[in-house]
Amino acid sequence: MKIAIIGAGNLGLSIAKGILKSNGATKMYLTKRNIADIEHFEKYGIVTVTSDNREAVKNSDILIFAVQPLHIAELLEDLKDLLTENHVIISTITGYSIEKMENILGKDHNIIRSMPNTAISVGKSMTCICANEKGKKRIELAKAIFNRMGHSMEIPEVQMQAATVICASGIAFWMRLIRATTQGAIQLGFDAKEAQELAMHTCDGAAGLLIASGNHPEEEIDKVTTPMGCTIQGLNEMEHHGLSSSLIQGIVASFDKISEFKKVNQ
Ligand SMILES: NC(=O)C1=CN([C@@H]2O[C@H](COP(=O)(O)OP(=O)(O)OC[C@H]3O[C@@H](n4cnc5c(N)ncnc54)[C@H](OP(=O)(O)O)[C@@H]3O)[C@@H](O)[C@H]2O)C=CC1
Ligand SMILES: O=C(O)[C@@H]1CCC=N1
Repeated sequence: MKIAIIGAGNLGLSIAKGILKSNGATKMYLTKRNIADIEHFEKYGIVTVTSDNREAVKNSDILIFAVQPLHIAELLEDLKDLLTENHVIISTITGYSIEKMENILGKDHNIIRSMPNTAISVGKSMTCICANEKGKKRIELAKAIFNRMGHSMEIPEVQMQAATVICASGIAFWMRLIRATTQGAIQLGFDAKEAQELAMHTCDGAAGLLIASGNHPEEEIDKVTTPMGCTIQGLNEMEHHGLSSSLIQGIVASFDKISEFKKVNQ
């Protein structure tokens, strides 16, 4: 598969790393305007780094757009004469609807809208996707691409903003929880490195338990909470201080913000 990542910034490079890790491409173009900081990717023989988006498009089958929302319209206008019905066009752009892409490109292109997260670099992204009418025939291919780098879910486009908050912003939310756990572990006597190791692997284990078992979190909590024990004591104290409530309120605040972007973009 020949893949171009147009806009190799934070997310684009995370995707590139995920593709390299999973041997997901035979050839890969990485583009941005200033390429000095990503030229070292050429050490992987299959990668070409260039600021020439047109060259990348001409030589690739799968095009992953990962520029900031303010750049996408102009970019699509610049490239639309090169885009064919054979290209699979995958957008990661927050708040940029399929309709807006079709307004520029027309309806005869395979357009997939996706929402990965930066854990794609280590093959662990939760990626939500949807497609335009034409792109529905290629959605299995898009899913296969993202499944090599984590887990994917097809969702209605109307849920894309919510998916952005839970999955993409979610990486930051979980990081903060891991950091807080680390700080707690330091207070209990572990050094900083040990504390982070304990926090992140316990987090990984908790998610792993749910993924493997399909259980509800509370079922796993019941197995840990000895009556009158230390776990329930800590958990209840956290809830008295609003742990669940503050997470839910943060998620809703994030969604309110992304909904504002949407109004501005419309
Ligand atoms: N970061 C994240 O976790 C997630 C981001 N997203 C979405 O993905 C997109 C990218 O986000 P993110 O990676 O954080 O942003 P970045 O700003 O880190 O990356 C965007 C890149 O696009 C490049 N760029 C700008 N204009 C062009 C152009 N005309 N041609 C080629 N490249 C160009 C920029 O480099 P240069 O200036 O050198 O051209 C920059 O490196 C956004 O739309 C964001 O909403 C979605 C999910 C998660
Ligand atoms: O914070 C943001 O607005 C973007 C969307 C998802 C990740 N970064």
